[in-house]
Amino acid sequence: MRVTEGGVELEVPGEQTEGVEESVFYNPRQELNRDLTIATLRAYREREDRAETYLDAMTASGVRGVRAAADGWDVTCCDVNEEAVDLARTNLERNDCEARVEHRNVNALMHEGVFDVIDLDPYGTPMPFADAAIGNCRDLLCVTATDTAPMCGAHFNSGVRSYAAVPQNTDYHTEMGIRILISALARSGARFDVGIEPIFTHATSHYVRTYLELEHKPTAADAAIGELGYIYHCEDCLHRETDVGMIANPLETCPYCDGSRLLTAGPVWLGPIQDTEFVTAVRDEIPYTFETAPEARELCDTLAAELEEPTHYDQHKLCKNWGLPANAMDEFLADLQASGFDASRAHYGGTTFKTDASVGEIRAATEDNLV
Ligand SMILES: C[S@@+](CC[C@H](N)C(=O)[O-])C[C@H]1O[C@@H](n2cnc3c(N)ncnc32)[C@H](O)[C@@H]1O
Ligand SMILES: [Zn+2]
Repeated sequence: MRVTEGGVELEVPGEQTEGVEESVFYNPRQELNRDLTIATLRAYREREDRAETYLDAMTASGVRGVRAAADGWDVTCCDVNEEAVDLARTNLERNDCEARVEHRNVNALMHEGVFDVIDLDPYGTPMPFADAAIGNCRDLLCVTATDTAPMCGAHFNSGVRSYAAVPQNTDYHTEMGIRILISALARSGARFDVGIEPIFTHATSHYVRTYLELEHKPTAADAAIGELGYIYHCEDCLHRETDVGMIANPLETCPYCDGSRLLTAGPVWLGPIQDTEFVTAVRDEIPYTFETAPEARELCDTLAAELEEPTHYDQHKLCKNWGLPANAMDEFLADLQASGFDASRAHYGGTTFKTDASVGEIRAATEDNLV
């Protein structure tokens, strides 16, 4: 079947069933991810004009490589699957795009040479590729992780194995996934004296995507390790607090409800997950010709306004816990702000928000209007 995406045309084996394309080599549900990747590459090149080479490390149909090559990047596409490699070659030709195409295990390829930008887009966890990628990427590492259940703590042992950290299943599970993933990448980087700085990160229920700017310097690696720490979370009242450092000091009882059902997660990344100015630049690089433009732009707007707090709340879950009805989000956030707290919506869902207020402070600031 034939697919058009971001101005390029692809041939992918598979069929359209009820209007939905189905192919092992092309996932239409990842179009938002790819549109944002192209916008990020554009914004990044505006900022760092030395960035030229792009490795589409797991190319499948070649779609990322084709789109990047059409944008002027010096592209290498790689896949371990022979059929994928043939398909990528065909799709590059179809669009008159030039790129190197490698039929390799990309870990071996990455150890042989340096790329300015590396894009890891595997099935499941990216961690088996993290060391080779961080050691051999000069500027920007783009990472997708689709193993949301392990990262969020829902498949606990798998999460511990992949990320060498303790994830916990909380009401902010997708953000737990983001912070577990970035923590593991920061620790991979540190082994090579490379510091990471997340400049753009987003999550959906199906995957996490983060873009890390790398700095090859021991002090930068130290700075990244300095952003790691622990989250202590009360399962009864949803109170949470964080502690920077590599040694955990778990709470024994909850300071808000006195309960003892406390979870400790970590080491997680507690630092910023966006560079707000960069997110705005990405937004401005999304043309309306991209199929997902309205959604992608709205996502960037929400991300740019999202507070830097390490966890978010879900208004409906808090209100349910308090036995009170939820009111409109704007009114709820306005009440928090009127009480002197910072508050913003969050991109994790329509009822999610961030604030510097504690659970007790949130309730005191909002409950008069929860009727
Ligand atoms: C999720 S797909 C990639 C999708 C593609 N990037 C896109 O945007 O449509 C994952 C691809 O990784 C490839 N892959 C898995 N292990 C690999 C390895 N060690 N080296 C290179 N490619 C690998 C698979 O063959 C598969 O084509
Ligand atoms: Zn509590």
